[in-house]
Amino acid sequence: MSEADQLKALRVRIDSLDEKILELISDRARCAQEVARVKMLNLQPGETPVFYRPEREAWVLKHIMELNKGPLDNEEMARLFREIMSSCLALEQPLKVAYLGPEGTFTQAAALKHFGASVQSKPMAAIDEVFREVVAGAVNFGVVPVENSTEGAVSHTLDSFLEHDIVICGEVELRIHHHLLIGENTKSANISRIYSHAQSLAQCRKWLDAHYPNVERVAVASNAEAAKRVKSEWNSAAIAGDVAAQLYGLSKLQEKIEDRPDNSTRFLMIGNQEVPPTGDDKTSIIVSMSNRPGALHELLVPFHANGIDLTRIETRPSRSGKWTYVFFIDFVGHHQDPLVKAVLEQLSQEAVALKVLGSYPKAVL
Ligand SMILES: C=C(O[C@@H]1C=C(C(=O)O)C=C[C@H]1O)C(=O)O
Repeated sequence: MSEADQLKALRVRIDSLDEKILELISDRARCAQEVARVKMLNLQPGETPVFYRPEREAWVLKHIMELNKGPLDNEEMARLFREIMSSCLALEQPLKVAYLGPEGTFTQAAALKHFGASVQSKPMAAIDEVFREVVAGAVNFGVVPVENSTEGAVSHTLDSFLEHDIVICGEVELRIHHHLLIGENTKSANISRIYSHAQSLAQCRKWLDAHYPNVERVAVASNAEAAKRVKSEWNSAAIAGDVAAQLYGLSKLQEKIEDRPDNSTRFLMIGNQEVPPTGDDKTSIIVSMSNRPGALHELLVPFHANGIDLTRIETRPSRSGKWTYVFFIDFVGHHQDPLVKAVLEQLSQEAVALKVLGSYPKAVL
């Protein structure tokens, strides 16, 4: 058979498979509409329907990854299903999600990775504004960065948890690649300023020291903001990611300039909705202990005694007295698990204050 004939035959097969996929996706979408109808039918008076179910979505993605036999890899396949679910959920209820903007930030990329592209996303100018938007009920969820593998905690986010009553509903991790970007009127030899967010400048510190030791580094509100400035400003460069580069039409002078190749950021989904256990969950709590010898030891003993895996512990000033602290602790398990319940009960006896920020499925994607 000639190449043209072979391609023709294969394309006939692809067309017929696409038609089947189309039919199946439409069937699935109709099922989701039916789910919405059932959820509305069984509402108690005064109750609002819960359309978005993160625990169910996590299960669906994991199930697909378990069944997948290739040639597409698990992540790629889950990404496709992520988008199908996002479209199905939008038929039930289009989710409104606030994120740390402006458009083009890594937080926006994290929001899309977690919820899919069918959400209505709303950029906010500051982390605290994302929290306030969720508390006010103007959006269903918010997305904020919480820690970076190179630079550590995002303290604005931790501090906002002290000020707002909010539930953590999910987490997502994003590999962060930074590029040195310039506009069309800038020549590399003439760069006199480099703009970026302070975290991004810190994540590229060694590279900047080696390549632009004498160029002024200017911290701005976000790396998308840096990209926006550089578009209209001569002889300056921005450090930002792919989305911002595309959005503002900048070219890459150098790709992947982050000091650590595994540079990643973890983001949290915040809302008002408690998430039921999936069997593969994490819990975040805030604890404050009285300032006495052995307090930190007492805080950690119940975790060790019950074999609970701590994934993170962070200290912040408590804001209620000088040199007093609160601990942000993440651990594996759900607050409804009997073992976790026992730990939390033990802790609440030792602690001055204890607040469960939320239990949520471990990041799937
Ligand atoms: C269909 C449902 O509603 C939403 C859509 C889902 C989907 O498309 O699979 C999964 C969970 C919910 O976010 C459901 O609750 O099962």
